[in-house]
Amino acid sequence: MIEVLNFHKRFGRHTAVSDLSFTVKPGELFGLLGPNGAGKTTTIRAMVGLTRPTDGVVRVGGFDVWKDPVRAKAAFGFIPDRPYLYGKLTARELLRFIRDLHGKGSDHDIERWLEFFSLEHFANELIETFSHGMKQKLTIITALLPDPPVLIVDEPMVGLDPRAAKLVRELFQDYANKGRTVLLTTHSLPLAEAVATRITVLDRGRVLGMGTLDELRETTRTGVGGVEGESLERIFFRLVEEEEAERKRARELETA
Ligand SMILES: Nc1ncnc2c1ncn2[C@@H]1O[C@H](COP(=O)(O)OP(=O)(O)OP(=O)(O)O)[C@@H](O)[C@H]1O
Repeated sequence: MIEVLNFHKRFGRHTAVSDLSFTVKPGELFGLLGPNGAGKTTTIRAMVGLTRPTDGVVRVGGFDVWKDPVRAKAAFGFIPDRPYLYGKLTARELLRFIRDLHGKGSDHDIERWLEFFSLEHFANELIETFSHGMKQKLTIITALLPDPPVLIVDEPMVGLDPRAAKLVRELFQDYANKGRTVLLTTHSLPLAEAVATRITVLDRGRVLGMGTLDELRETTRTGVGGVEGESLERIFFRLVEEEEAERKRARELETA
């Protein structure tokens, strides 16, 4: 379970996220979408204990990430948008280290994951020799090896080849189907449309729309030219373009 309650984040005078609230329950795969600078990574960083909220509460697995960080962090696996790994370890050494740190997972699990991502022949190579995609696969394994109840994922597909991207997409779906909680940000609208059970569209730190795909279709069905049955791409652009038009009108009124 992930709970974000009235989350605000300001950097100096700039508001990155404003009054964001949502809950992701076990079994859900929640997609956090939005244009560049919308506040997605800022929200994720608050969830994983890397950015302190200016206001509001973020709980993961029932634990306040800032008041009870150790228990909160034991409840989730985090896949950041860029892999941060120890280059001087081999893949197998890193995975054994992660296993020992969490006290979860076995040698058998490590070998199974390496094979799943076709990394078994590179397991004794230093990570610094890995390609970006191989590092990304290894990062995904480090998050999944302890089998956490919550998975938090920032832009998972960058650098993955089409086969690996398909594997990862199915992996996240299976994870949620097993009753775990998954939150992911992505710029890939087809990916979000394929896997997310619920979606939030952010722009400039504010929520433009939240709900299932059907609910978003409902809220964006605006009279003539309604979008019934249309793709997430159309819904996304409609929400973002309406917001942009609204801002333009407000600016014109100010200068009138
Ligand atoms: N450490 C920081 N200091 C100052 N401003 C920041 C900082 N981190 C983020 N911001 C600002 O907060 C806003 C939201 O940034 P964020 O990285 O959360 O967006 P995003 O939705 O993840 O974007 P992208 O899709 O480009 O990754 C942006 O205006 C960004 O400039």
